[in-house]
Amino acid sequence: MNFNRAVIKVGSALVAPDNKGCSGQHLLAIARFITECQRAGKEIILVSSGSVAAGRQLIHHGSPVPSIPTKQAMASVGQMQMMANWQRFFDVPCSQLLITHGDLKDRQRYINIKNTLRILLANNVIPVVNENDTVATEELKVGDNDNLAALVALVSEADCLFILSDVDGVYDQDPRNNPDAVLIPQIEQITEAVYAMAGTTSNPIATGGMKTKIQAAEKAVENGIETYIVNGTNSGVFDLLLKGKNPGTKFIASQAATKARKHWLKHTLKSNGQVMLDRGAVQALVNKGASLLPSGITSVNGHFAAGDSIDLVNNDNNQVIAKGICQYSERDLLKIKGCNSEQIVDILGYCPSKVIIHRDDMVVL
Ligand SMILES: Nc1ncnc2c1ncn2[C@@H]1O[C@H](COP(=O)(O)OP(=O)(O)O)[C@@H](O)[C@H]1O
Ligand SMILES: N[C@@H](CCC(=O)OP(=O)(O)O)C(=O)O
Repeated sequence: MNFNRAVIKVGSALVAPDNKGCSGQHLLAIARFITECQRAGKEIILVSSGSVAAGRQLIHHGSPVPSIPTKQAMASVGQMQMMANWQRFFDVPCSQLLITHGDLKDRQRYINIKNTLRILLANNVIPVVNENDTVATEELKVGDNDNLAALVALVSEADCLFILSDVDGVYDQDPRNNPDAVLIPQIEQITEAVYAMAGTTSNPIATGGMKTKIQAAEKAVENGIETYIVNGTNSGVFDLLLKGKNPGTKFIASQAATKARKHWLKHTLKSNGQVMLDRGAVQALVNKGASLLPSGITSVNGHFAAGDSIDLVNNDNNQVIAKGICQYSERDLLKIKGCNSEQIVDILGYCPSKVIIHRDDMVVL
């Protein structure tokens, strides 16, 4: 398996098949796959749908298409069932992250999510992400967990995305209505023609169908994240994946994930400020691959919030030596510049991060 960190998205039909609430029928093989990946030193984040499906029978609803608040109530009760269902297949702990599009768009919350995921993975916990359906009305919604999984792959800096569904991959037409549909094993470029093949879903508990999976694949491969759509109802699929084979549809990433990310940091992100660094900090960043600590900062310029990108400037010659996503606002940095990381909490009253810019969020120019 040619990846280090993967996001695995599991569709509702796998978590709660046949409209009968949560089941272990398909999760056992998925959990075994995750455990094997972890044994091989890979890091895994789960994006799991199924809270609405899991809670469907626990909330009274007259119509086959429940109202939004009814679905939100189903999700609320179903989420507990779903998490308990996942946890019973793992010896390592699972953790729950409920997030919305609004959270991912807000820079401060974005780095909070990123920091939390980083620590969970370092502690061998399996993060299980779902949309926060209670608060996610239209303007806050990602809307479907396929696109949410792609955004989670981005924020977690994954290099692979697996979308597990109840279909073998992308067909040239919806296989449910067309017995002659042909499976497409590899997609190198996501064009209009690829979208034209994709239909929606006929499953009342699912969202999106193949179209949202292709949207997710497009977001991922653009950022160097290789993407697979495979059939999670077939346990043989996981044996093939573990052997590095493609049992479904593979979307080719145009470049490596780290390269795409460095490119994004360097060229796309606009810097909103700068910090000046002493000689020791410049050495640590350039020669030792270190994260930036507050002790090496001599002064702070510009107006920026936590989560903004800033330039790192060598005090000796005024040269910009690096760029990165700052964990603190300019106001906070002015108070903690030059101090030791251990003093941050005493000075600010809180310490969201001991480093000012994490190495993974920095590009040395
Ligand atoms: N071109 C296509 N290739 C494969 N599946 C398709 C295609 N167009 C539509 N679909 C439908 O998409 C469904 C999977 O999407 P969905 O029901 O939303 O699954 P999930 O719950 O896993 O997200 C399949 O069961 C299939 O009927
Ligand atoms: N948050 C919802 C996600 C719905 C959804 O996107 O479902 P799916 O199409 O099966 O991935 C739930 O957990 O039911």
